Amino acid sequence: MFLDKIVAQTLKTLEQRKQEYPLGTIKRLASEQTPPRDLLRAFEPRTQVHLIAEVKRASPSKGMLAPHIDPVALARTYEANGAAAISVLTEPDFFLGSPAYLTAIKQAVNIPVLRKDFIVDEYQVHEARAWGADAILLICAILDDNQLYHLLQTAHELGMRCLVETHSREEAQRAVAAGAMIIGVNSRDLVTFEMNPYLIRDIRRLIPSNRVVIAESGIHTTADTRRLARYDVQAMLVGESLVVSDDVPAQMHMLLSGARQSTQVKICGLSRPADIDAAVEAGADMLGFIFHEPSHRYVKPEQVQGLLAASELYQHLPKGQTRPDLVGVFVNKDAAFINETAEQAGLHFVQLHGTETPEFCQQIQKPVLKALHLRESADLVRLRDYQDVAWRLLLDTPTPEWGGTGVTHDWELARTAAQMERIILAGGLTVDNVAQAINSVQPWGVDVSSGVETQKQKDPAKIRAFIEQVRAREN
Ligand SMILES: O=C(O)c1ccccc1N[C@@H]1O[C@H](COP(=O)(O)O)[C@@H](O)[C@H]1O
Repeated sequence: MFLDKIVAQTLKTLEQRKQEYPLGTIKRLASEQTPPRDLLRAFEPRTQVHLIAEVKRASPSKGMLAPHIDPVALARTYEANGAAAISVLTEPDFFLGSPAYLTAIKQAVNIPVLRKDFIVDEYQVHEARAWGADAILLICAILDDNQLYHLLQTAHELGMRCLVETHSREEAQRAVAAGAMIIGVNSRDLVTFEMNPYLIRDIRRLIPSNRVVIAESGIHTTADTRRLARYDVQAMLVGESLVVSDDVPAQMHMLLSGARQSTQVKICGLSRPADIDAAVEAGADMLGFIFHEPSHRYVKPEQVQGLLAASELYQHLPKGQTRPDLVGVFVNKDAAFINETAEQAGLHFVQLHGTETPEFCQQIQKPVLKALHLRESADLVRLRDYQDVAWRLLLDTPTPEWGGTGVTHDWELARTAAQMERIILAGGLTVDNVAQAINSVQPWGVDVSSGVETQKQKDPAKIRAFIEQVRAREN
């Protein structure tokens, strides 16, 4: 197995270095370094996705990536274009990394520099500090609980932060229990090298909100980074897509703006496989299903998986695309029913569209999208009530039917709300007004149902045109 091989090789070369530079010498060199830069502070504000840009020449999964890069010039480019921190591979045999790169980069930039390597021994922690590292990577998969705890403590005693990398729910729980403040979720399986872009969505909720979450691997496009913004990660660690790029600043700009500036799109009220196909093909971020019986868009919870199974494109995604998240819409239902339905239908988010209280939201096991029906500025205080219990707030036009009416929201009011919270704007959006709505309100996302229908059925051409309108203003 790859990991066993690399750890064995690491231990072999480590023995040679220990002979050459005894621990005492390394500790003295470490003590002569200037104090470490704080990696944790690099991820502020925490509501924004930051970038850890990696200097990597090769990798076991991809082979040679950029063997001839100038590590220092690349690191300077990263810093100049908004990287929050730089990750430097120091592993020589499998990644063509070098301690010399780390030391030179540390001197060339003013942001935190992380040693990325296979650290299994306390000696390597001191060595990282002696080379100038501000932070180190610790990989859960190659450490038992004692080692993880001990290496974290050693790093902290030297003033360094640790990025603790996980690949499963169990590893994420171990990282949390060990006290890791910066937890990475690597979508690449270190045994098979296969990618699981959905791992971050599964693991995110296990990590308390006082910790920082970093998404790692396979981040190439604005759609990738828009997806990470949905899971509230504080940073993405990107190597390959930067080092192979012909235009590194443009690639960085694209990834950062995808995470920070692009608009999330939810297509709601889907009830036929062909409609799901249209939404997936057009690049919707979220698909909504209505569990409110009076609506003509109502679907039974047990129908959802069948609809998805019958959607050709949801099952066989167009190349490079990931599956949209699934949202269930409920109006004043029991918490037990909502939680059961969320499991049965495989939902990722729960939208509460009635008069559910903040306390009620806390009984819901999936992240909650709380719809608010604001009438006037005095109602804006209600946003604060849900701030800590809802994943996002959705503004829909107040009507007796609760939602899905096609009646346009008061954009002036919505604009003020959007300055207070990350909101999703709904209510009467159409192909013709969505660009104007986004310009005027600046919402985090938009949600549409009636506006992409013809005679009360979803219209694939309108779905496509709606999403095109949203994306066109981002380019
Ligand atoms: O769409 C419905 O039938 C519905 C029923 C009950 C609550 C919410 C509903 N839909 C939500 O309404 C907005 C879309 O509004 P519009 O049709 O685009 O004006 C969206 O949040 C849906 O989730």
